[in-house]
Amino acid sequence: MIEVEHLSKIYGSTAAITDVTFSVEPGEILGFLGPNGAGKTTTMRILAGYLPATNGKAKIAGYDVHENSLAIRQKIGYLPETPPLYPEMTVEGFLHFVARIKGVSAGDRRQKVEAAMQRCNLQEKRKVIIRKLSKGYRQRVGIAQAIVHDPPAIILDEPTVGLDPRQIIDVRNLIKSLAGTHTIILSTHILPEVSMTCSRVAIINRGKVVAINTPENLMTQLTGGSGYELEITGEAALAKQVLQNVSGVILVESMPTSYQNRPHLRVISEPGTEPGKDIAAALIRGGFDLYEMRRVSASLEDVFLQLTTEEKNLQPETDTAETEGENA
Ligand SMILES: Nc1ncnc2c1ncn2[C@@H]1O[C@H](COP(=O)(O)OP(=O)(O)OP(=O)(O)O)[C@@H](O)[C@H]1O
Repeated sequence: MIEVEHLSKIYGSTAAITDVTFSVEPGEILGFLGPNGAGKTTTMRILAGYLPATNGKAKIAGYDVHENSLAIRQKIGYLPETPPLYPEMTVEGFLHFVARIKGVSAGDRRQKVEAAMQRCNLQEKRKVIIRKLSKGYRQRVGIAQAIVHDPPAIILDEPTVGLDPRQIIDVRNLIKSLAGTHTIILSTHILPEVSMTCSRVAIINRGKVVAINTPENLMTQLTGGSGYELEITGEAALAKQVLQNVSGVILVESMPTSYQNRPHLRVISEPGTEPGKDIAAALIRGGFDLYEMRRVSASLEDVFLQLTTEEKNLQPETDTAETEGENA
């Protein structure tokens, strides 16, 4: 449904995105996850037909987003970071207006606007002037305007930014309810958002896609799904240096200090390694006291941190070689 091939965008001397390639299957929700400035908005705007790419191609529902930008606007729903709302219109009036400019026929408009309001839980607010709505309701109107013409593909740029926790849950549930019947790309810098809402995740960092997979596979492929939490005494920064040199350790991060104010660290190990004994030995040798050491499962956060701080790429999965000889 969405195919992106070798997309690049250069602003003056800044490469905002470089060689971005991915595809999204019909009915899927793909999370586009990256830190600030990673290139999410640039990619979303190119896909929505609002920004030409410097190189590469993107197609949605078979249409090239650049060559057929008018057709694309009917085939997609787009929610930019700041929803394009007319504050003096009522919710219903605005959605009728958007439906008209998106090419919905006069005969279908009432039904489409009703369906979008129902989906976004806006019926009670239909007569309210948009300016008077809370931020959460305005975001729902933003999503309603993106789906009012019932497009097969929806592009949502940071749809939950600035919402309170209750509103975030509502908007995420709304997005999830659109999966299956719509193909969705959702950009975000919030990790729980992708694990809660998306079937696959593309992690983008400094303009490049550094990993793309299901949240579960990202965790197991990259980290083997395991690590350790440590409570120690001494300088956390020094302990981190010591631990980084232990064979099998790929990431060490600081956690909030324990209630006794002792440094608390999380260590992620390479898949298939068990460096627990070496971690303990290295700490003791380094003069640190080890108060607690627990095995923990890796989280998507670990994957994200690793990919966006060290820029390690995922190796393609290999199902041969490594066990050769073991069964002999
Ligand atoms: N119009 C522009 N002119 C020059 N540089 C730009 C422009 N728009 C974006 N950039 C640069 O391109 C890079 C990617 O920006 P982009 O807005 O796509 O990132 P993002 O992942 O959406 O970030 P955020 O989460 O902060 O919105 C950044 O380095 C940014 O400074």
